[in-house]
Amino acid sequence: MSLVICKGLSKSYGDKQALKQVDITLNAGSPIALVGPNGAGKTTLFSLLCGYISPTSGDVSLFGHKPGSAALLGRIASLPQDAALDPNLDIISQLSFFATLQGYSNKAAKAEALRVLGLVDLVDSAKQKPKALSHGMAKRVSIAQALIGSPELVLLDEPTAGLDPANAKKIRELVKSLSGNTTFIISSHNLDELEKLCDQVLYLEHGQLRHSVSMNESQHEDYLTLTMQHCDPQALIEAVLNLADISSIEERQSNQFLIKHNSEQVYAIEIALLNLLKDKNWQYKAILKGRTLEEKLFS
Ligand SMILES: Nc1ncnc2c1ncn2[C@@H]1O[C@H](COP(=O)(O)OP(=O)(O)OP(=O)(O)O)[C@@H](O)[C@H]1O
Repeated sequence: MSLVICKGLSKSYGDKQALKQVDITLNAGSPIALVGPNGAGKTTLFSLLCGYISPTSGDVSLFGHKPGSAALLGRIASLPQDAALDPNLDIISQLSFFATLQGYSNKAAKAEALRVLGLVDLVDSAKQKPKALSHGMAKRVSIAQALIGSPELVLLDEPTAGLDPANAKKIRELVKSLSGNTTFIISSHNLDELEKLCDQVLYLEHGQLRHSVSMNESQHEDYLTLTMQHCDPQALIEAVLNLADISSIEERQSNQFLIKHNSEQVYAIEIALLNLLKDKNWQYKAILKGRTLEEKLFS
């Protein structure tokens, strides 16, 4: 059964149409990214999936049930963008309270609270109040809250926004490690991060679903993305065009080149490219099969 099905999903706030006729079918598995510019409708889509708001028209179902229905209790959870912790309660009390709302006994709720704090590496902060936590720690506590009861679907709205690289990495690693049993839908503006984490990317713009991109497709594309340490772009372009089976090469950003080829044997192209770089003593930073997520979404 599909995890999420949206059919003709639209949402208006007064005369502002935030989502327009969105059709999405998502299956359980690797993390799914939701991207789009500010105001594209990402939070509105999350709020509809969680049942916080109702659609103006169209249908949405999760595991075959309407959002907010009792059958979904404990199966889905979300970290809203502006999630706030209660300043008056210590962390373990807050998380235990949320576990009791899911039906845990007091004792089991405390054990579950400690388990999820362990997942975000914050057991030592269990007795602290939110004001003693850094922004990154507070975000990790909110993520822990979303993981209570091991839900099958977790929606994370900008989970790493404003976090330092070390905290952001911890969150990425956690998402990766839990992805076998839980499907995450992650909204973020950080394309590099999503590229590392997600297999499928949904791109919303002006309330419409513009693209649904599978990251795995890259292996079947006729592209290589070459990033150089530094180089003479014109010399590189001329030399690459002289290799066999190259259709085009363009510098898309400083030191980053998109190479299109027409060979069935991508390894042959990669080897020819590496030999060229070795012969010329040109230092490269990375060769990526296919195109970057940014290229897929915006070119
Ligand atoms: N409660 C509301 N009342 C009126 N308009 C709203 C409301 N919530 C959102 N909007 C509008 O709907 C559109 C979509 O907003 P939404 O918050 O879903 O976008 P977003 O993609 O999450 O943006 P961001 O990346 O800035 O978080 C925006 O134009 C926003 O101003």
